[in-house]
Amino acid sequence: MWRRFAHLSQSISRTKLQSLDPTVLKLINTFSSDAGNDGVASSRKPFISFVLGGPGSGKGTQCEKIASIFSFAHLSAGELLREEMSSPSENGELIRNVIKEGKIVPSAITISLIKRAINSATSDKILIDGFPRSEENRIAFEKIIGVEPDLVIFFECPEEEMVKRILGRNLGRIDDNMETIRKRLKVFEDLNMPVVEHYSSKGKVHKITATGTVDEIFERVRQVFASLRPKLCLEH
Ligand SMILES: Nc1ncnc2c1ncn2[C@@H]1O[C@H](COP(=O)(O)OP(=O)(O)O)[C@@H](O)[C@H]1O
Ligand SMILES: O=c1ccn([C@@H]2O[C@H](COP(=O)(O)OP(=O)(O)O)[C@@H](O)[C@H]2O)c(=O)[nH]1
Ligand SMILES: [Mg+2]
Repeated sequence: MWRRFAHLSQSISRTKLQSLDPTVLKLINTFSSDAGNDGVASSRKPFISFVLGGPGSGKGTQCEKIASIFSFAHLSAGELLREEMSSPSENGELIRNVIKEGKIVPSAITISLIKRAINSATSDKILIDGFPRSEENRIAFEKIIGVEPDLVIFFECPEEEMVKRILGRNLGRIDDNMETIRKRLKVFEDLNMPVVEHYSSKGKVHKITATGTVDEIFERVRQVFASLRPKLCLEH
């Protein structure tokens, strides 16, 4: 698995590792024992951008535009989980219950879906939309996948605007109702914001004001990706 980044996984402290759940630790051991030989071509060095923001902040909408203009693969963690939930998977019922409650699916499940999606992505520029959702998610991803994101986009949006957008989304999602929305907003503040703060302290976060029209917001996003173009062209 991307040997040149393997050292990163070593930098996770033992204390943090001990806080991971046993299933994640098992997954880490499995991957680290066959690093470089787990189905990810070792010559590939993906450019990874996490796209974070509260529920309804516009992550999915903006990711679609970034993907089409800047040739990124768009991997939505929520979509991957919903597909898994609707397939005859052993984890389907668990995922459904967690999503319905607005909680966070165990890292081992989400990361194995993300890993499979990265492996089959047709671009080596990857947007991971809506993940990591917690510090536990983040630490597990960095340990298992062995990389940190190159970039983090954070959509900042007032709660009342997010609620209005979700209630107008009309996709028939089991979590787009007021009771679950309230829970998701709390989980976002309590568990997801610490991830944004972590990457802010590392200078990786581009905060985007997520109010206004889709096009106005995309213009802010476009500037971030356009400024990366030389780096992306050189390396990818
Ligand atoms: N700038 C915007 N103004 C109004 N509605 C928006 C805007 N951006 C997205 N939406 C709508 O709000 C809803 C939530 O957007 P979505 O991209 O699914 O957000 P997220 O993935 O962060 O939950 C969707 O119905 C989308 O069409
Ligand atoms: O890494 C993830 C991403 C999503 N979810 C679950 O899936 C739901 C929907 O996520 P999605 O990103 O699709 O929602 P959005 O923020 O886009 O409305 C979340 O509330 C969580 O319950 C999760 O557990 N882990
Ligand atoms: Mg979304």
